[in-house]
Amino acid sequence: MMNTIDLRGVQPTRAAFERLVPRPVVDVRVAMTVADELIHEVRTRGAVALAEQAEKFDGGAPASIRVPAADIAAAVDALAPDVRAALEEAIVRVRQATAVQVPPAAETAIGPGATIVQRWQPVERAGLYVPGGKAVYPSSVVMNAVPAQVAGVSSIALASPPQREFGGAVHPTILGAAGLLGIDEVYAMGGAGAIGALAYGVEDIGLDPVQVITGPGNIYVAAAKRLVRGQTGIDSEAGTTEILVIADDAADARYVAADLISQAEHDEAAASLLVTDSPAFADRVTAELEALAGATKHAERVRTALGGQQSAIVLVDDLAAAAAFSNAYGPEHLELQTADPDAVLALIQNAGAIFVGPTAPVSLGDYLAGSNHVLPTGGQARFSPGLGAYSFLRPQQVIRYDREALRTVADRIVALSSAEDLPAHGEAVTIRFA
Ligand SMILES: NC(=O)c1ccc[n+]([C@@H]2O[C@H](COP(=O)([O-])OP(=O)(O)OC[C@H]3O[C@@H](n4cnc5c(N)ncnc54)[C@H](O)[C@@H]3O)[C@@H](O)[C@H]2O)c1
Ligand SMILES: N[C@H](CO)Cc1c[nH]c[nH+]1
Ligand SMILES: [Zn+2]
Repeated sequence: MMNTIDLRGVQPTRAAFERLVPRPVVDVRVAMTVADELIHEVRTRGAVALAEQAEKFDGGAPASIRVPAADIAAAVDALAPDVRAALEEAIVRVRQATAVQVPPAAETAIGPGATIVQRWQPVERAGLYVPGGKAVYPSSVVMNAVPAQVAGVSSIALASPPQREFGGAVHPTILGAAGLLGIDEVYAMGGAGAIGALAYGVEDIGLDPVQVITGPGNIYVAAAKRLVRGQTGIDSEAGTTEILVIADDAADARYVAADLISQAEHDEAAASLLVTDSPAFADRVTAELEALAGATKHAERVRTALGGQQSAIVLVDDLAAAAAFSNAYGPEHLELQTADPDAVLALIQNAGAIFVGPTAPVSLGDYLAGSNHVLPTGGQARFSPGLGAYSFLRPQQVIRYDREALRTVADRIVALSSAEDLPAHGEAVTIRFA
């Protein structure tokens, strides 16, 4: 079912693996052309364009793009008790693990009368994207909103695609999750158009632009986030799901197969990779995949994702080579299912989130571990973190020098300002002592 890449005997250098690493089928740059046009339509024609896009992509426009407050309250009341309890538990756990992401202000005494304070300032207004195309993601409401609230963002707008089966309204469980978190500004809009609307605002529905847009989505959402970056901040481009499992002969092939399938379930373009030093284990996983894949609800989507170019079983010489491959790939999710996972963990540099051992599957992190499931894809884990309170915070330095402290560095400032041929800079200091 999955294609095999045999890297045994290949020198485990980053360059060698980067040449051989399969990347997701559709490049985000290809989707940028489409996304650019959709954003342009929303900027120029506002709500009319959003309604047209809803008809075209979501199968129906909402009665009102801004969701009435009463609908959010009703959705909270209508939540199934088990779903409500699970959302509440997720909120508590994510809040707990997110609290450590807000550093206290820190003061550095540079010398007598001279201090620099570093403080962490939240953005005023954030836009949260909650996907809702092939699946709906109430869990992503929690993963977006909790970090924004922990960071201290005072104004939050949430966007999620209109749902055909609910007459173009936002999915009720998404509304219920938003209501549980006290979010009352929700818009029924999806894809690139929604990202454009959050970034630039839409006057005719009273949507003010936001300073940061976060949240996962498909390739068009990721492309749109790349396009509006600069107008707004973004978290990472948390696009089409990826899972990479490093496993050896000691792992349970059934668990590994189930985990590869679980993430393939998101999207035909999802990437599921197994990297192993054991061809015999790879064969066992293949057999389990055959046994399990057909029995899942979204079997066709799963088969397409697993059989796609972006998914593979990668054979390597040893676990050090497996870690080197994974570092070159920079997966969104990395699972370590080996006899000594901590030894492999010590070799890992690049991953959105790392799941250690046989009882920490990615699905745990998707919903309830307490960690955040909005994670970088497309190799961005090599330089971007997952979503967290810090995604809504900016470090700011606050500078205080008294007169004597300024006097001690005045000559140095003059020297540097002369060296840069910017003498007015020096004079702005010396004028204070004339
Ligand atoms: N990386 C992460 O943290 C993370 C987390 C959860 C989900 N995901 C991923 O998010 C994605 C969710 O995708 P989804 O489709 O279910 O929901 P989505 O909300 O991301 O996408 C649906 C929207 O895409 C747009 N769209 C659909 N077809 C289009 C086309 N042909 N041209 C232009 N725009 C189009 C429409 O506007 C539609 O409303 C999946 O790929 C999943 O793997 C990633
Ligand atoms: N695995 C997704 C991140 O790529 C998150 C998610 C939400 N619901 C289920 N899974
Ligand atoms: Zn998932």
